[in-house]
Amino acid sequence: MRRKLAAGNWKMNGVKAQLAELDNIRKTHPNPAVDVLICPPATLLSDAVKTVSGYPMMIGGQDCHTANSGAHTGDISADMIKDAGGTAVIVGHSERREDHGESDAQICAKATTVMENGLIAVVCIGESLAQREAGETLSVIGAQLAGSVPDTASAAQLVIAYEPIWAIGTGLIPTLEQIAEVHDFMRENMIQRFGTDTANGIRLLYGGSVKPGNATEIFAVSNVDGALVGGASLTAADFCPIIAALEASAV
Ligand SMILES: O=C[C@H](O)COP(=O)(O)O
Repeated sequence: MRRKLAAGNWKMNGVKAQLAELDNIRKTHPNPAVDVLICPPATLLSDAVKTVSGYPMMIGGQDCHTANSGAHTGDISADMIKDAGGTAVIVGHSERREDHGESDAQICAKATTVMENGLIAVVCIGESLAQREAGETLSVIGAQLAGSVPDTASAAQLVIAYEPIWAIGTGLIPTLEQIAEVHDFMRENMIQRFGTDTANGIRLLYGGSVKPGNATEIFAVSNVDGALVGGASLTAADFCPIIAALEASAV
C-alpha cells in the first residue's frame, strides 16, 4: 500500500536560522507515521541533511538540471543533490515552468536524471485558472502526465503533485469534488500507462494553499496520498498539524 507523504517546498525562503524549524518538527513528531520530505533552498541542503540526521525526514532539492555536470552556470544537478544527502527532487513546479519556460520534455528529462541517480522525482502538474474555466483541466493534466512523466518511472521513484496554478499561494482551493476528479483521473491515467500494480504504488499529492485548517478534508479525498505544501511548510507550527492530519487519514 502507498505510504502517505507530507512534503514541504520552502521555495526561495530561508537562511540558516530557518533550520530550527526542522528541529521543531522533529521534537513535535519524533516518530512520524507518514513519510516527511522538506525541500529547502539549495544553499541549505547540506545543513538540512545534518540537522535531521537520525530522524526519518527526507531532504530534497527544488529543481535540477537534466545533466549531472557541465558548463551550466547557476544550475545544480541531481548528482549534486544526492551528494549533499538529498533523496528527492521536485521537478516541473509551475513556478519553474513559468519563470524559466520549462517544457514538459525538459521536465521529463529532469525526472529521468533524478531517477537514474536513485532519487525520487516529485513531478508537478496543474492547470491555470483560464484552462479550468475553459473546461480544459483534464486534457491539460493528461498532456502534462504524458509529457512530463518518464516511461521508465517506477512507483518507488515517482511522486506526482497536482497543483492547480490558481491555488498556489492564493488561499483558494478547488472543491473537494474537483480534487477527487483530477486525482481519480491521474490514477486511471497511470493504470492505463503502467498497469495496475505500478500505478497503485505511485503517490499522488495535492498542492495549493494546504493549511492546518483544510488538510483533514483534503486528505479524505479519493486518491490523495498527501500534500506538497509551500507557505505552511515554513514553520513547524503550521506544518506539524498537517503531518498529524495526514497521519490521522492513514489509519
Ligand atoms: O510547492 C508548493 C506549492 O506551490 C503550494 O504552495 P502554497 O502551499 O504556498 O500554496
